[in-house]
Amino acid sequence: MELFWHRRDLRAADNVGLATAAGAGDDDRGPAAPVFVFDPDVLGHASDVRVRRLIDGLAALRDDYRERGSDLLVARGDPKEVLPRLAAAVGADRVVWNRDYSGLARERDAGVRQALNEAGIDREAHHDAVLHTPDSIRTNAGDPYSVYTYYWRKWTDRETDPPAPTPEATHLADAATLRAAVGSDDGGDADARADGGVESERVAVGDLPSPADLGFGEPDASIGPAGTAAARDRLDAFLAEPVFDYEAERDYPAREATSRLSAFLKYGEIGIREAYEATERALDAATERAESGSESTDDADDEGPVAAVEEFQQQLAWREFYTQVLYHNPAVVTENYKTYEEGIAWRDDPDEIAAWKRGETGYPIVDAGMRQLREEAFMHNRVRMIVASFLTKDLLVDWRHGYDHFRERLADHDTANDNGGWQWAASTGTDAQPYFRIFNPMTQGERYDPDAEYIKAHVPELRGVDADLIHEWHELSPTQRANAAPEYPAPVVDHSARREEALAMYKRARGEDPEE
Ligand SMILES: Cc1cc2nc3c(=O)[nH]c(=O)nc-3n(C[C@H](O)[C@H](O)[C@H](O)COP(=O)(O)OP(=O)(O)OC[C@H]3O[C@@H](n4cnc5c(N)ncnc54)[C@H](O)[C@@H]3O)c2cc1C
Repeated sequence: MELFWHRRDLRAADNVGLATAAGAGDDDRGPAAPVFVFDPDVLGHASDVRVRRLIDGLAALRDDYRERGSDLLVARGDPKEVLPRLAAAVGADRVVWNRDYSGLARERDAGVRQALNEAGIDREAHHDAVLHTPDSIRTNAGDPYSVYTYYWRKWTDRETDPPAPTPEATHLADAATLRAAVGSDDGGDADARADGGVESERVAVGDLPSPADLGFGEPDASIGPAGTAAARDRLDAFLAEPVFDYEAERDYPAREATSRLSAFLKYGEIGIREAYEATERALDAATERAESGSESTDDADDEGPVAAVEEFQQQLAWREFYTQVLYHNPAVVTENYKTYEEGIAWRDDPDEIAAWKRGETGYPIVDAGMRQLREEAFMHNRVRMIVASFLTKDLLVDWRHGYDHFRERLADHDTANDNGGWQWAASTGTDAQPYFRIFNPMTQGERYDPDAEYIKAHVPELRGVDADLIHEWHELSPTQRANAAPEYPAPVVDHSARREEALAMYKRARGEDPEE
């Protein structure tokens, strides 16, 4: 028997560690007993949204196991203490997991390795979360990449592994064995008192705690479906058609032209090899379309669908790029990636931060994004960039405030991607745009939401207002605003003035004279 410890890989399919523990291709291994541990340290960094999303993902995983005659062990406590005892209780001689590349996770895993060593239990960690491991793509000089474009070229040229096989039912510990091992013969919640001595830790077979049991509330946001089946449905639907227009459409938030796979990828409900293989099939289909399109139109350059699928693959590569940035620079969670000689003198006005969080800045596209976040625990990528630029370069607020807010509210919060996105927007990260480039929230709104459909969907006060007026909101007189939408606020700041202040702030941070 082997214990497989699920963390950010809530799936049975295309799971490298699980497939290995269950004995794929090796008759001397398996069966695997799957476990998830609610770790108080990890919960200390969680939020209502993410706890709900996690529990939903675990419920789907548990149901997948039940369909295979197995079940999910659910424990609570410090993994260093829980895992050795649980391994003994189920008679496992090895504990297997997939690597998590963040600094905190690596510290935790080092502790677990030591505890298992001391208990004389074997352990094994696999690469699973990314197609290409953080160490495998380096510059010719052997350094990690800090510029995405070069990283992508190497990333896309590399061979990829096929999806890992889904374990057969016979390679998983059966539910009755699990119940007997942890002293629960009714399949329900149980304080395990098994011989292995999991006494003080609560271990259940398949029974999941509620958010309240873990000290969290139900989120206000409506969170989408969870689990592998839902992830596959979403991926299939996206690759069947929308992906071929992805490049042209992805920046328009009202068009819902992106995959919305981020939370599934964050919780590992779909394997990256499986997802990538599906994009390769879409690439073949796109090539066929391009060829037949150019035959019928005499347009030999009709590569739109191919470029669109590649553009989508590039986003999957961004995810891996930021994973390797975090892996090689764990301090970026709290520190700027890029050094500013003098430090940045952020402004951090509490009232302006509060207006941004509430979606009441008087900049319609910013407010729509912040309200989408509150309602759906999600925000469109283009709008994430706009609201992040607005916070850091219009309100002159430290990106860490924005990161913390996103961390609390996003269902797809991923330390590497969230941090990468914020530091990119704040010009403190990798690939930082030159510090003098600042998003203009009005022109962004006009360009990417010309009919204000997205804005009106999230800002009810503006529903009856003409799109032209919405995009000119900052230029309207108080009377015009009062006539058009009396409930909607005036701009909290003047973008042009703040743009100048931002330029000066960054110049000072670089040790330059703002007057020059
Ligand atoms: C300030 C800021 C914060 C962000 N925080 C997060 C976060 O916490 N979690 C998160 O997954 N993404 C984050 N992103 C990246 C991006 O906005 C989301 O991944 C994307 O909007 C999710 O929607 P989708 O699944 O429809 O994306 P699609 O466009 O369909 O892309 C497919 C997948 O590629 C990955 N991806 C796409 N864009 C990026 C990117 N710029 N960086 C890294 N990976 C990317 C995601 O896994 C995504 O699901 C952030 C971006 C910014 C600017």
